[in-house]
Amino acid sequence: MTVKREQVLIEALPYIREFYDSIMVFKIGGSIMSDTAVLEDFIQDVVLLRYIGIHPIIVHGGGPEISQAMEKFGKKAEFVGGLRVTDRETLSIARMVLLGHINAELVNLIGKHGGKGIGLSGQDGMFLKAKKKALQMVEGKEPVDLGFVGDVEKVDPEILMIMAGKGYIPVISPIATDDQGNNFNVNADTAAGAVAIAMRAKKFFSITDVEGVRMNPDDPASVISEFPASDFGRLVAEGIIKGGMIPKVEACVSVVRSGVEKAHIIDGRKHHAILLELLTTEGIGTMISRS
Ligand SMILES: Nc1ncnc2c1ncn2[C@@H]1O[C@H](COP(=O)(O)OP(=O)(O)O)[C@@H](O)[C@H]1O
Ligand SMILES: CC(=O)N[C@@H](CCC(=O)OP(=O)(O)O)C(=O)O
Repeated sequence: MTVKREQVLIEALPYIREFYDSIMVFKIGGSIMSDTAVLEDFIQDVVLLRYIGIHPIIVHGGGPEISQAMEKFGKKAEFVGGLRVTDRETLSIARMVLLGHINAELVNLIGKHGGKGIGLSGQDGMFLKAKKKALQMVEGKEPVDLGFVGDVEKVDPEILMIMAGKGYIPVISPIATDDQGNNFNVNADTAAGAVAIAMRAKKFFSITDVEGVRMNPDDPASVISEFPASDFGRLVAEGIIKGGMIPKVEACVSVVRSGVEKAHIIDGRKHHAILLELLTTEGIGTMISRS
């Protein structure tokens, strides 16, 4: 049976009412950014949400592009526990790629689709403060110094409130700062989670290149549709959640424990994934719940 267009629109009404005037944070992963069609699809969804009265905030990653740029500079990317080992030169490369390229491109696309994007990093108004991350523990090995990788200490919501209140869609690069003007490379999911908490977002989305959290990392059919935050430690210990999925789920766990209603990991390769998740009865991806 085909669903009539008016039926689809009417089905969206209760959701539009529920979400009107609320803040939502969308983290978009570098894993899906190389596909321009996917990116345009995501930006169109976000602009549409703004026009129906939701205040979207985008935090973007760019891991694969940073690694490619490092290679061009003759450097080899290295990750420990899903985080990039970041020396001074790598930090410059990350800033160049994140702020100079990806952020500008996203802001541009928002404009192209009729929205008002505004690019920011943690340096702007020093709104995202971090401190150097402690040594990273690795089982059976010496602890690793990740270099200029930051742990978020504080998010000042003022600048984001002003922008969102005026109808802008903030686009945030995960580069943070400290009081001395040192910069830190922060995992984009971690930064996005901290922003969602500070902004008291209604929802948090991490948009990536898999259908959700898989029970068997190699089997797309094994996606877990929902699990409680308390399962996180076990899923990591059992080796089910690995690599880049660790900071992603960790961010979801911290946002739901800090009062954000729902955290979702969804597949950005699926057409209009956000609209489907938000405005229809079709739940997609993995939802992490508080308990
Ligand atoms: N249990 C799991 N379920 C799904 N993906 C997983 C799991 N454990 C590890 N992964 C990996 O995490 C990746 C997503 O993290 P990442 O590559 O950092 O994406 P992004 O750039 O979108 O942040 C997936 O492509 C997959 O390879
Ligand atoms: C400390 C750390 O690992 N920072 C990340 C920041 C970008 C990011 O998180 O990008 P994705 O969302 O595409 O993974 C990095 O350098 O890759």
